[in-house]
Amino acid sequence: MSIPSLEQLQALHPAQQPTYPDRGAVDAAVAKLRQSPPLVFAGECDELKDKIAAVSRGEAFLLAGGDCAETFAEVTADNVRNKLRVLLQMSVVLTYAASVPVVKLGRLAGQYAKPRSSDTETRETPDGPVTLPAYRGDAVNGIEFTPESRIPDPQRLVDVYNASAATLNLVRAFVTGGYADLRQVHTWNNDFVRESPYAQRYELMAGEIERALTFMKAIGADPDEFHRVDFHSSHEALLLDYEHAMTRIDSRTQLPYNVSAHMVWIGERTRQLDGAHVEYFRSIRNPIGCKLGPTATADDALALAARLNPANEPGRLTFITRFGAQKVRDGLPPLVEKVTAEGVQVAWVSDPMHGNTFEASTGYKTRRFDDVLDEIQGFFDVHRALGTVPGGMMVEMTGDDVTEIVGGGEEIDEHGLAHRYESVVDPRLNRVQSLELAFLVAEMLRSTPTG
Ligand SMILES: O=C[C@H](O)[C@H](O)COP(=O)(O)O
Ligand SMILES: C=C(OP(=O)(O)O)C(=O)O
Repeated sequence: MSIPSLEQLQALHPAQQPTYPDRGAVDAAVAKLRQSPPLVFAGECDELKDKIAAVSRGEAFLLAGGDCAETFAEVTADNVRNKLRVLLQMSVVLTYAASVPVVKLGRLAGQYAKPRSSDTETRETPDGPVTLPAYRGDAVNGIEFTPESRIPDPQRLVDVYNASAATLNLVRAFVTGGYADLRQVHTWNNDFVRESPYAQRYELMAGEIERALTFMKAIGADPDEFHRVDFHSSHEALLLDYEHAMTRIDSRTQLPYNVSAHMVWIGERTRQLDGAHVEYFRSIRNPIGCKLGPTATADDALALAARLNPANEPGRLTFITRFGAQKVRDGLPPLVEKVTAEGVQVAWVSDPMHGNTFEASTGYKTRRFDDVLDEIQGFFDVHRALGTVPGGMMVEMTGDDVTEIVGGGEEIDEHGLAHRYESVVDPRLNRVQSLELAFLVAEMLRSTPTG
């Protein structure tokens, strides 16, 4: 199918778009992006689609992770490496402890735009309350609470492209250039909080892996997979000016692909069946995700699948469910049951973050580690009961020792959040919490084989 024009999409009044003061400046940014080289290749997107098809059959587990919102300031070698390192560690834990291949997907190199509950933000100042446009991610405006900073600036769309290119370039270098070599399994644990029992547990596991690698090498088996990993990028394709400008026709197949990421997903707030986002996503050939929250019905899921994946192609569509720990056990089964009964091909992935956010007594937006864990457990329980496949998880995490989520082995409490709260929108698992989660999910995977 052909790509709808940007004007056609705009005529559908897409939700969650910035109100730019100067449309001419947006058109200039879009024109510049249309000339820019692709960040990913269509063939890589197809490879990821095949891997997600394996996930939906229970032959692999999808681990998606990264920041809630990337920022331009954090495009540094240390920051990208730290994030990648934890994802690699989580992946090794899941693979080794549960004997399942892991498909690795970063929420990175493009995750710069955020949907918001409110268009405005009000803060108390010495002169009384001040209301300004909400921060919508670095792709749109600045986090500083000043009128100038909060004006949407289309030049930021070009900055997203440049920041994504730099990040992806570094990630590609890390994953193919030796950093992701399994023989580095110990090195990834360097400078970890040594007292953490999960870092110690990881260290023991790394020792076992190293012995296994030495044995394999001794018997002459040293496959390429030990030295490099496949890693893919993803983000919420929210800003249609940017996503449309980054859509190209693949020279091999003459089909349209979004070349800003391997996988893109539709958020909970923009998945209206007749909306502009669904219309855009229908036209691209990448593997795509669609969030489903507690208001989604089984009929919504079926209608979305029919529209987004009319050919019922395996690996094309992933439903990323985010019900919240309290609702997942009641809310998810009707969807999975009906979608499965209709023979719809879909990979089911749990987002245990977005249904579990609350404001702490200290004013910080946070989540409880136990709720995150409980939602994933609920997700596994539902699939186990229905005989379907719990295909993976998507988490908001960082490689740094931030304090944004309460609980976990470090027992961060609501007062501890102030120690190092750095997220610009939603709270993320820190390094120790991410590793802890990986060990706990590996146990769930072991007791609920995906296949
Ligand atoms: O990450 C998801 C959303 O962008 C976020 O939860 C919305 O947050 P808000 O309710 O503070 O706008
Ligand atoms: C905004 C997000 O989630 P949701 O659309 O599920 O709220 C997100 O994953 O960044």
